[in-house]
Amino acid sequence: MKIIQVRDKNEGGQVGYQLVAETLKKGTETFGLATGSTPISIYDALVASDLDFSAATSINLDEYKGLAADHPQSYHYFMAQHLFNEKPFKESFVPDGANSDAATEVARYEKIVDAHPVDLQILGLGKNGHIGFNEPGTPFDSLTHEVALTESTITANARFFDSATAVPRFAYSMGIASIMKAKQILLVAYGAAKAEAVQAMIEGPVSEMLPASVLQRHPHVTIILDEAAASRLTKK
Ligand SMILES: N[C@@H]1[C@@H](O)[C@H](O)[C@@H](COP(=O)(O)O)O[C@@H]1O
Repeated sequence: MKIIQVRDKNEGGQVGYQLVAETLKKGTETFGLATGSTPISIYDALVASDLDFSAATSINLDEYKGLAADHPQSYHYFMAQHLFNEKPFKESFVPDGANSDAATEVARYEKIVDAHPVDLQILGLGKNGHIGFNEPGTPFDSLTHEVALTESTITANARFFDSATAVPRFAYSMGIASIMKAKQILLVAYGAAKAEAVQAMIEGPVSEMLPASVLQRHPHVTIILDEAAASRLTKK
């Protein structure tokens, strides 16, 4: 794991942007993309750049079940607002939250994941160590699946909704095995609220109870942290 400590989100956005730019120049075809507040500064830097993604493919990690693509809190909508409207890709895939039939949706999406091996996967980190919507306890060999969100994640994400009761209880997420297939992974975390999960991810045992700890087993991971997120690391 290569750890890069940055001053703030802006510097993190620049570092993330550089990595995306380098891999795009090397001929990267498929980017795995994440939502949440953390990757926004990377997307802002991409939007401000002259990079051209019209020959690249994007695959998003997850989507709330029950939210259609035009719902303002859906991850489809988020991606359009923060990246795709300005930087269209050749093709972009996000799980279909409007499909209430989990069996067909997870099978459809896993086929897409399988057909488009990810070159660079961007990840945020949940306070409980989740990646995508893979909550603690998710098997490391999981593929795309339906997730029952934990109270911790519902509470953390309630800030984007009118109230916690408006947060969907279920989501579709790429699995941990799907994420680990990426050739390269960039995980980003900011703020003291992530410090405990960051410490466990990097220094703790590899455990399904802390999904991001699986990244210790991946050969090509870069982690961008600000000072607060790195504050509990014992080896600096
Ligand atoms: N499904 C997303 C994750 O992909 C994201 O990493 C996490 C952290 O979000 P934030 O970056 O806003 O802290 O939130 C959500 O649960």
